[in-house]
Amino acid sequence: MSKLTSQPAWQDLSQLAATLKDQHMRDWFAADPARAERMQADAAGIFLDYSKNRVTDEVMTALMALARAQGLEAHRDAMFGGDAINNTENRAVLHTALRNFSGQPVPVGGEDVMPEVMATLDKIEAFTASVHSGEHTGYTGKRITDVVAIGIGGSFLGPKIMTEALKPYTHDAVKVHFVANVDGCHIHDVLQTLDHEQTLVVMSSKSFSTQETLQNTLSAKAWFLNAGGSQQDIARHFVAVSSNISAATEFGIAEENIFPMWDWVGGRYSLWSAIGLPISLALGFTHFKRLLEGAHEMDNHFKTAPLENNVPVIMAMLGVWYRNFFEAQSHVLLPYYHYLRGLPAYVQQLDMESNGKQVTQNGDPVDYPTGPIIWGSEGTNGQHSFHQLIHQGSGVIPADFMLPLTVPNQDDTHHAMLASNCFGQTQALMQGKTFEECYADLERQGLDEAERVRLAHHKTMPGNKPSNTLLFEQLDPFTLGALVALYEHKVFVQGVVWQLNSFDQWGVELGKVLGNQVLDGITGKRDSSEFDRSTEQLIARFRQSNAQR
Ligand SMILES: O=P(O)(O)OC[C@H]1O[C@H](O)[C@H](O)[C@@H](O)[C@@H]1O
Repeated sequence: MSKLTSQPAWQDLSQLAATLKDQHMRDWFAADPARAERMQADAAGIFLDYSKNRVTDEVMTALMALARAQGLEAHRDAMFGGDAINNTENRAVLHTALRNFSGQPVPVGGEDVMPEVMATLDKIEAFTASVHSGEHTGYTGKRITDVVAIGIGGSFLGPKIMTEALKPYTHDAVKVHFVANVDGCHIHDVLQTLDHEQTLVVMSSKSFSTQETLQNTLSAKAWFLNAGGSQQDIARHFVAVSSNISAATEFGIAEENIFPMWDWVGGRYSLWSAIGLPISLALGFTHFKRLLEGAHEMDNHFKTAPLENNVPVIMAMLGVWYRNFFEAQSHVLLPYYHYLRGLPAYVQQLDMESNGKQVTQNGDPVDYPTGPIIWGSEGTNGQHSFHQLIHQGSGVIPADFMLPLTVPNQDDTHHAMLASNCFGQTQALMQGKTFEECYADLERQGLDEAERVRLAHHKTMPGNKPSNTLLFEQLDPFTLGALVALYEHKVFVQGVVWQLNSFDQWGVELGKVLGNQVLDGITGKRDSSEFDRSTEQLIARFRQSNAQR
């Protein structure tokens, strides 16, 4: 038995789960009119209603006891304090320092990182202003009108999805295009619409060694040179964000055009660093800073609120409840806001790259399920497709519904329908529809007894399906910052409970290494017989088809 599964609170939760499995939330709501008012919390402008979960007060108490027993508060303080909690890479985990406006120092290895964080923010601000004002021009003196942001993983998803989510705040000086995939269609589609004299390329790679990003940047460089730019003009058109300054300069990026980041910023937490430069270029620095301020407000809440009222902690522990005691394999995110449609993909990287682990920090195999599959898409679209499985599938899929109460340029009719669908879905999931209710409907329709019984079985919805509802006034930059930080801390808490190192990603690293080796096989630099037979034959087929072209 591991430390986690032998905790008294774990044993309590196990027993509670067994008892509660036959109880229905519908009955809890009927018996307890104060349930909804009690099971809610607020943080940084985000309201959480978690009353539609299969929990009682006793369960919540045991969940918080489990979090405490696993040392959550000490781990949280160690993260904020700059301890090297990423113990396989011996690194601090300090994305919170990137949005630290408290004026307090944050030491790493005895040195305060805040001066360089603030200096980099100043550099982002000044560069954004000079591009927007037209002071920074292309090599022919024309204004920069388009930015191509090249990166992948955390160096792409954060900037792209935040920019998309904040569309109503877009600055009209430049249009930002994102390119991630090494599939050449992407970069070629983007570049073919652009004028090289007015295009700025922002190449974002923390390691400066990611194949996709290096290749896409080389293609952009070739495009620029072929279109008439010269080698020395590159300095006006290419900037990089990286923690590997020497590799970036070697690649040909002028040192003054490199925005630094640091090894204590994990890729999936990097949008708050200079990796967020495309966000600043797309929206203006003021909005970028508000995004950081919203995240900082959530950090303060996470640091100081009692666990019982702590929104990230509540959401994390509910996730643990379903993953470990209800065999939930996945967790669905359902933003009811078109511009927020990318959030599930963002949280997918954040959560699955962090907690997709099978050993504890000490290297011992876990004897309990860890990170769930994260998925989802915008409402209401999913209601007409995959929600079926959430309503009537055989497993439990906890859901996070989220909705801005007001939207810019509001069309009241559309927004009321959007909200009604969001709330209606959570209600349907919770209540379900009983066999008797379905039978009565069919009786009213005049069906005979046998048909009523036959069809009622199919129409019955068990309900008792858990969901959280997150509401906020508007999805402005501050609120979005808070929302993303909320999920970061949720994932952190779960990692602590499951005793994982949530900050490395060796599985992903292996993919990078093998991809490069196979490329050598394809290009003939490595003998294909070094690979397994399956891979060898795939390479052979690829080489054969391409040799014939
Ligand atoms: O920024 P880069 O070094 O190019 O890395 C880009 C991405 O690479 C890997 O796949 C990591 O798992 C991600 O966390 C990272 O964001």
